[in-house]
Amino acid sequence: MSNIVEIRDLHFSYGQRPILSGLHMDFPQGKVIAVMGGSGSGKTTILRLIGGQVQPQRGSVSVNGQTVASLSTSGLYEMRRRMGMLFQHGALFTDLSVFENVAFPLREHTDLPEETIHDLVLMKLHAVGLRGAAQLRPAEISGGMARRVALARAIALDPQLIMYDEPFAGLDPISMGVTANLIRRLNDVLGSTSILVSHDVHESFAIADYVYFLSKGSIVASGTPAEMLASEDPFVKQFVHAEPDGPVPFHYPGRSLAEDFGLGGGR
Ligand SMILES: Nc1ncnc2c1ncn2[C@@H]1O[C@H](COP(=O)(O)OP(=O)(O)OP(=O)(O)O)[C@@H](O)[C@H]1O
Repeated sequence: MSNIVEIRDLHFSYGQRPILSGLHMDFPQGKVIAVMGGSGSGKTTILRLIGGQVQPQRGSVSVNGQTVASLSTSGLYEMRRRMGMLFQHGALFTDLSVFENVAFPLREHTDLPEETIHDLVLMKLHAVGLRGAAQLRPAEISGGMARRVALARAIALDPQLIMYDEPFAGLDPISMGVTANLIRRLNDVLGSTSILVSHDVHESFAIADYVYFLSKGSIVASGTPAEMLASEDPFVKQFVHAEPDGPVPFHYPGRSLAEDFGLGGGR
């Protein structure tokens, strides 16, 4: 099975601050791969490295066998054209209709005639169950519907790779389930590969083929959802079972209780 994206011995820092170290990850064709971890663990940074928005200091990211950091500006543009991206809080253009939001990437990246754009947009909206909402404005639809419009927009160009950054954030449980099922279904219908950045265990495990757990910029565990559920790794257990304390401590590091309250032998 070929990998659409490969990450090899990747190290990345923002200035002097190390964010990712020694990452090795595979994203095989046709799969949904979840990248999970707590806030600030570097998940979004991985998506930015794959999209070529930032470059690693060491190691490499390759997409379709091409090293992203070595692409020219036009090569990068060409690569991104084959990627769909659902950004965190996937904002829609508020002054455009639902239809125009989905048409936007088609108008931006293709010279297709208006009738073709019309049909493609309605097909994408149909796929997310919102063909009937085409003429509404973002302010007239619910948060869950807006996320589905953003999804339709992300797949407008039939991307080979779709990256989702926290697609479940802020959704009610029903909309979460609907969004998760759509992510899986669209991946399979389009024959794409999906990378799902999330900290929502339930929804991610329901649709992912493979899961990477990231902590402090390193992969601490990886495997199928079933393997992760059965894992004895303390970090995975804490994350999967939402335990408040474990390898990720509840308390921000600081002075001891005794010191702060002037108890015992403290000053
Ligand atoms: N442009 C930037 N310059 C400097 N530091 C940054 C920049 N972007 C992100 N960081 C820092 O890099 C670390 C990793 O950020 P990243 O957004 O990749 O984490 P994340 O796992 O996606 O977190 P979250 O789930 O909260 O979005 C964080 O500590 C963040 O503060």
